[in-house]
Amino acid sequence: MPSPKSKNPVRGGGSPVLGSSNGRYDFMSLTKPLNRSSPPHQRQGSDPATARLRASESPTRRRGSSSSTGSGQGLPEEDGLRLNPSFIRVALSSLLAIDLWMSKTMGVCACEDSSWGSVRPLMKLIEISGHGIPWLAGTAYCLYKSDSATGQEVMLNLFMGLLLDLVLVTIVKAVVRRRRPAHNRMDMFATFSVDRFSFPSGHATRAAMCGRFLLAHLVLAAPLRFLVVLWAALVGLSRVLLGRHNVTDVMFGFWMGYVQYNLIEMLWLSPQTLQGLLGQLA
Ligand SMILES: CC(C)=CCC/C(C)=C/COP(=O)(O)O
Repeated sequence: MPSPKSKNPVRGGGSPVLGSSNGRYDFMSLTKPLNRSSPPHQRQGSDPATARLRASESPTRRRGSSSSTGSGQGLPEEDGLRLNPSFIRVALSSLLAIDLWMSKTMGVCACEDSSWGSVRPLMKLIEISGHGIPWLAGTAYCLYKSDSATGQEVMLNLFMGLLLDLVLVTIVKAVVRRRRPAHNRMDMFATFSVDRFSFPSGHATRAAMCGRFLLAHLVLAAPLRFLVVLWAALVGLSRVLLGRHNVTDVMFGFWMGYVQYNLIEMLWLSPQTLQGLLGQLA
């Protein structure tokens, strides 16, 4: 049995850079923790040859001169730091590519002649059910028609929550300024300036926030509770199927709306508080 050493090309007098157990060459892991029990020259990552391999892997090194790798010196500290950001950048770019690919693939109702074009009218109906205007108008109407203090209190806080949602979504959209998917046909009704931006999905934030609100204050029967959750999920799904948003816009929107409900609970306005506020304004 030939010595493993004789089969492996050894570079720079260090331990073999390539491992070979069954005659197949494969790179020794550069990420394994140092094996303190083995003699220093066999430790991965600490010998000049492995350091050279790691240096040659470094994107910044590939572009630079090879002189530093010729000396077999270990990586200077800052090189290690430069590798981490490039790894993070690669990971984020990959996630973005997956996001765009999934969103494009799922945009099957983006227009009438899309693969699921016949479902588009139903998705548009779901889109309207999650629009800010019907929710604001409906809540204001219920607040006006309510004849109990509790009902008025609940409707008032839902109305304030809807306004809070609009403000926060507008701010985030205006800051992030992510364009909507290229396959989107911007035929939504009653949009305003920042609605040309995609991140986050205002429908998703509203669906999550109102869904939690309804479950906490207005809907008790189990079948109805299930329908509320189903409605919220369909609103989010419709955003991607219609091509209005990328998947990450909707996922972040759900999270943001879920958290917004916590804000509503924290800032809950009782009728007394509101009367006091209105009294001060008068
Ligand atoms: C005009 C009012 C009161 C609300 C705007 C509602 C709207 C068009 C939000 C955008 O939702 P997406 O970000 O999900 O497309």
